[in-house]
Amino acid sequence: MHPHIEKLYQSAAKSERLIIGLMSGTSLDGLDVALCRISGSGRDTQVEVQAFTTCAYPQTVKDKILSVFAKQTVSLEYLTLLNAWLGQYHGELINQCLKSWQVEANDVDVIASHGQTIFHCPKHQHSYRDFGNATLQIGDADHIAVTTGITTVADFRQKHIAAGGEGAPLAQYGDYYYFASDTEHRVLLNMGGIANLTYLPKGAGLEDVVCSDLGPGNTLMDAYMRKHFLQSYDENSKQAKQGTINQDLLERLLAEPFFAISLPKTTGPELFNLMMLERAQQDCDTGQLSHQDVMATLSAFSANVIATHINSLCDEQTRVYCSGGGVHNPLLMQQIKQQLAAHISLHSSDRLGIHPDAKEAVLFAILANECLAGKSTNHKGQTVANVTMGKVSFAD
Ligand SMILES: Nc1ncnc2c1ncn2[C@@H]1O[C@H](COP(=O)(O)OP(=O)(O)OP(=O)(O)O)[C@@H](O)[C@H]1O
Ligand SMILES: CC(=O)N[C@H]1[C@@H]2OC[C@@H](O2)[C@@H](O)[C@@H]1O[C@H](C)C(=O)O
Repeated sequence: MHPHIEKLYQSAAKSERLIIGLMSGTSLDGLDVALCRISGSGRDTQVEVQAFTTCAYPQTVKDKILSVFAKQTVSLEYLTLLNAWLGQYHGELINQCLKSWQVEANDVDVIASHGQTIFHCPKHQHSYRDFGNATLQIGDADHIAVTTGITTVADFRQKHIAAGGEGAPLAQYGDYYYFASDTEHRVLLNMGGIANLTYLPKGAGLEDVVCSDLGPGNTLMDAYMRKHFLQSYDENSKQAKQGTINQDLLERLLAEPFFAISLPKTTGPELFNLMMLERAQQDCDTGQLSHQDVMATLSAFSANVIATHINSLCDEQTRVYCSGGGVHNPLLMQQIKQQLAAHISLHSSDRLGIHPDAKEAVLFAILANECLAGKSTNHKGQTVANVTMGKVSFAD
């Protein structure tokens, strides 16, 4: 047996594994790195997050990714180079984390790498009749494995598509394994660039779980801030709080056909971008609004989409556990709270043991754990069967 396969086999057979989960999301703020001790699998999964860091991307890195991110046309040469470079860069960031955490690479069983989504293309979002769902994440995993010396499991989304899904949200699996409850109805709400939720009715099986993207979380607000304020995001809602919600623009944004598609569905900044906003402003003649009014309206737009979906799913007492950078946006949180029905309460995912900033990185650690140690099951989820996701890259 090849020593790498033997080591992987031993990791899979252990009672607990040390897994580094990585997430670099659509907000392009940085690489989230979560060192997780995981035991069990499936509904028996136990996770202890031993360390968590967001390695903030310097502007030069953001610019590299932004030059290809969600673009219809890019230089293939640049994309090819970026794929390799980003893998190596992520590997170097992990090495820095290991050093500061004083953890030996040899003690880590595997890295679970999401990679950087550069284009997400569900069928409902493109017009090529011959093609189905597709999504592309870059940051090559062989480069991560070679740079760190740690076996890396990556590219989780392709199997989900091959098995009939849209490649997202994969939160369905981690949320069900880790957060499902027999005593309360729960919603796990993540507000990153895109907002998504997992609805876990009390005592649910995987087939009862509803998991879907909802629409924009922060992506439109971030893009608007980048363009008009030269800032990555609206820190503590400073700009949006000074504006007034414009009802005409809000209604026009809510008329986007994506919202007429039933759950589950996925989306991204390929749809929710500044071009969409410009079209909406033209259609309802609100092009002269102040930047603050636009920001207030975009925040209300995200909040309305989020709260409306939660209200329509949850007709009994339900707790919503929030994660993602949106939890740090006070106006967004206040607007959501105001619109939720009285029987629905908002909490941080911290209450269930996972820090809101770490949740998605932990999700990929859980998926890698399933890839190694999960039992084969035949549950049917909303979109696809519970498939084993991830591809394995060895260090040498
Ligand atoms: N103090 C703050 N005030 C306002 N907004 C904030 C604050 N901190 C973070 N955010 C928002 O959170 C975003 C980052 O969220 P997060 O890291 O969850 O996104 P992501 O994981 O990249 O996205 P996705 O989950 O869609 O892939 C920032 O771009 C910003 O919009
Ligand atoms: C294609 C892609 O990268 N999608 C992300 C994105 O960020 C949030 C939302 O859109 C979600 O569908 C997904 O990530 C999470 C981790 C998921 O798959 O559950």
